[in-house]
Amino acid sequence: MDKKLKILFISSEVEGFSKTGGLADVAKSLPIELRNLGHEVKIITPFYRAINHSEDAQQLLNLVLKTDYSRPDIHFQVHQLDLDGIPVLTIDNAHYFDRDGLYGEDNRAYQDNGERFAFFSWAAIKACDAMDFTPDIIHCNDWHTGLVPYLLKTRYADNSRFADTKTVFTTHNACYQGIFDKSQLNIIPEVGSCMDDRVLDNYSYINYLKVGLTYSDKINTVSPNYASELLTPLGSHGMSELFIRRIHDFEGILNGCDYNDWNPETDPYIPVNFSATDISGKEICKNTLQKEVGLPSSDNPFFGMVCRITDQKGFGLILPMLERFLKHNVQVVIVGSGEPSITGQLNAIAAHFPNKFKFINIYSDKLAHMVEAGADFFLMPSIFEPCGLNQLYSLAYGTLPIVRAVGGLKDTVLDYDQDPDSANGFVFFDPNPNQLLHILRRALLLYIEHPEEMLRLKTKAMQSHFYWSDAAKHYEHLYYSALKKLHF
Ligand SMILES: Nc1ncnc2c1ncn2[C@@H]1O[C@H](COP(=O)(O)OP(=O)(O)O[C@H]2O[C@H](CO)[C@@H](O)[C@H](O)[C@H]2O)[C@@H](O)[C@H]1O
Repeated sequence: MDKKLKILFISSEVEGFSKTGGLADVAKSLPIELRNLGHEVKIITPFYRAINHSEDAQQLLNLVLKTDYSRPDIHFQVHQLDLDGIPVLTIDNAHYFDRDGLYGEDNRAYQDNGERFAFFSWAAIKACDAMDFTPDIIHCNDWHTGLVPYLLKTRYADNSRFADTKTVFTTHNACYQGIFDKSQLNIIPEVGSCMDDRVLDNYSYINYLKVGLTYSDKINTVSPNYASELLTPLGSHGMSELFIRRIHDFEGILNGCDYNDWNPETDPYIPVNFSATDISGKEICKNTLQKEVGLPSSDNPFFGMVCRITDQKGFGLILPMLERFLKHNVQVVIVGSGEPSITGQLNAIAAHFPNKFKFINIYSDKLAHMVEAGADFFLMPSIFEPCGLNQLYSLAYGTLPIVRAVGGLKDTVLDYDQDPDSANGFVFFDPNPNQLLHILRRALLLYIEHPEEMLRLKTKAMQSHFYWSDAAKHYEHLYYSALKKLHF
């Protein structure tokens, strides 16, 4: 039997403590399942001003990073919080993290994000060392942690604690690369000076995602189909050469659904619980959702959407066809916050269709759960989607996902017309508003003309399962293969 591992899981957000999107969900559920496999896991994340449960934090360490003679030392504290028995170590430095947002405010990124996450990456390694924790694996996530593998192979190369430590880097979204002027690395002077053209953009900008992908022992992304897209010029956000270069160390591992948090039988956010064997409570959830968002009570089909409001999520397809779709007897609700150019247009359309369409510009866990439970259909017409979690949550609640065949959406949703018996939703291909309108009308027609078939499909959707325990076994395998790698 392979040995049990010590794993340090580094993420810029963790569900239950801080969250802007799906990365947080993964950083909670995956460590728990890895621990359930018998591994010793610790999580490291920033201590933001908005971190939940901060009052429970116990201070563990008071540490100092020494930069160079021209700059003052950086002092920081490490606090410990608890996630289901897993230590969550938080890096606390008021200058970098005691701010209103995680990455920015008013939809504008903080100008010093490069410096903030350079500090975080360095502090995470320093904290690990100071705690006397010798990890077999350091698992990094997204650009925020991209410098960790590099620091281990340079500044910490001679530190015996990390001599046998291997790094795994997961790309949750290759569109966000963390590209910064080299000056943002001045706090770690020797790092900035020895970066080469594998990780530089236009000679002077450091690309943190490229750093992580270049210097980690193994790399992966969050679905097999997105992994294959990342190997192509069209689907790789300009990074295909790098992924191709590392093809033997690269794979796609599908995310899971956390059925403790997303379970219609136990969900505390919804008015009535229901299950695949008795779905009747879903109707009450729909009525309550209509009241909550200010739509009239109605049996018309209800289409829901919850997401960060960005181009990625398909608003370039939705906005040109939404008014045409709203001419039908339907109700639509979109919950999310993000880009003002999109939210402004959604507000304008909502003003014209007060009884049919609501745009709720908010981040709300409760509303996200209510939409998953109360809607008949869930919209995810993404332009790209590394994995997607809301389609998995929708399936669990018998809310049929309507998705574009990209990334992980293609791996998890099967189209009704393609194969009615095994289908669990609706899938379209071309990134074209008319294709989206067409598939929405197909869904609408099924709802109106074949209610018994709708019911069968909803029940079928609730039987599709994507377990984090399965994903954790794949990660375990990736960790063991990283440990077998020789130094490079
Ligand atoms: N307004 C709001 N109110 C409440 N909750 C909201 C919300 N807006 C978003 N959420 C929540 O944030 C999460 C979004 O997760 P996704 O995986 O669908 O997308 P995201 O693009 O953030 O994640 C990226 O990382 C994940 C994790 O790997 C990949 O699945 C995904 O494809 C990739 O783009 C869900 O839990 C959702 O309910």
